Amino acid sequence: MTIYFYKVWQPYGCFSNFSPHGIQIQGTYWSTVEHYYQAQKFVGSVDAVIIPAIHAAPTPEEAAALGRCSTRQLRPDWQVAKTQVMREAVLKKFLTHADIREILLNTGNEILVENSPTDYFWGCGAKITGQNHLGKILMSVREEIRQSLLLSVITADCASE
Ligand SMILES: Nc1nc(O)c(N)c(N[C@@H]2O[C@H](COP(=O)(O)O)[C@@H](O)[C@H]2O)n1
Repeated sequence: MTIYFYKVWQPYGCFSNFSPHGIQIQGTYWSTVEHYYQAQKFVGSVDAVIIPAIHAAPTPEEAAALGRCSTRQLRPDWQVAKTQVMREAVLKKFLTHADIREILLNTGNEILVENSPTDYFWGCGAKITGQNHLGKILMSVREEIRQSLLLSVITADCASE
């Protein structure tokens, strides 16, 4: 059964980048993955002055609105870099917060889909034909965490023999 998620208050809302789960990356604390992701759009760009405002935005919706302003210049490599930026932040989120890590692991091998009606890159879009990159990242993070947990069990078993 495919698991669809989108808004924070809906089922599996903790999979949304807007969920209130902070992350620390390179010494800086970000209140949500969305804050971090939106700020990374401007690293090294002429509009990097906006980064502190995105960082301080009171809500992820406000961080997203600042990052989506079409008159600002994105970093030149953004289209290439954005998927890796997102994966790093999503992995950090689920490594940091044990409660939502359990929810992610408990989805087993189900397909995860961001059910955004408008986003055909990160989500599936209204026609369900989108690329679902956020869902794919979550499934790959789930697998990475599962493998590292398995490895730590095997290592502990070997150490106790
Ligand atoms: N508008 C909106 N509301 C939400 O609750 C969402 N989860 C999303 N999706 C997220 O928007 C981000 C993409 O932003 P850009 O279009 O690249 O600026 C990404 O985090 C999606 O997961 N959107």
